Amino acid sequence: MADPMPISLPPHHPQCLGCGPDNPAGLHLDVHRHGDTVVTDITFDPRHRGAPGLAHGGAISAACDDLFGFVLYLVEEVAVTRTLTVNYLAPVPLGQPHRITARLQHRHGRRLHLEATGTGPDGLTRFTAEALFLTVDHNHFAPHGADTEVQAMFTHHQPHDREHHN
Ligand SMILES: CCCCC/C=C\C/C=C\C/C=C\C/C=C\CCCC(=O)SCCNC(=O)CCNC(=O)[C@H](O)C(C)(C)COP(=O)(O)OP(=O)(O)OC[C@H]1O[C@@H](n2cnc3c(N)ncnc32)[C@H](O)[C@@H]1OP(=O)(O)O
Repeated sequence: MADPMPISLPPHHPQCLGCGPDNPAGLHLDVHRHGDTVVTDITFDPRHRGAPGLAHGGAISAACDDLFGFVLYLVEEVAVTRTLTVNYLAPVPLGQPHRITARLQHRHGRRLHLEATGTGPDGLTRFTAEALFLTVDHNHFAPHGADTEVQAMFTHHQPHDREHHN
């Protein structure tokens, strides 16, 4: 069967550490939906260095966490990370694109069980991740003054308007 047409997904907000285009310290993830998965291609660079020549585990973890945040566009509910586990299977070299693919594995009430895989251009899967996100309502963000901003992520998200062919 042919791959589903990728659909570009909007950043969570301009300053998001994972995907915000205006965050100078951000990873600047560019994320697409492919059917029931979300996908990003990330090339870690010297800003993300852990051991010499290799990506820092925290940078890899941040990329996975933020990509899981894009699965929420498919679920159409707001949720936050309760647990995140990264399995570092092999060192991730800087300067090589790695494709991270994430999806909802299953849902049980408020519990969203998510899974991701990170694979290099040589086809080697160098890390996987699993997360438990718990759904929350917008009031979760109210004490921090961000409830309307989070609500806007829902309101303005119209993935079919952003469909393109690549
Ligand atoms: C249209 C789409 C729009 C998309 C919007 C996208 C994103 C919006 C969200 C985020 C904001 C925007 C930008 C960033 C986006 C993405 C970045 C990635 C996401 C993050 O980076 S986000 C930051 C880090 N994150 C936190 O800042 C959370 C801090 N934390 C808390 O705020 C609380 O901890 C909370 C609210 C999570 C839960 O608190 P709570 O009181 O509501 O819930 P409680 O503890 O009662 O658990 C409820 C039920 O889950 C069961 N349960 C709990 N733990 C379990 C475990 N480990 N295993 C199995 N079951 C478990 C319990 O047993 C119970 O089960 P039961 O209901 O059956 O009793």
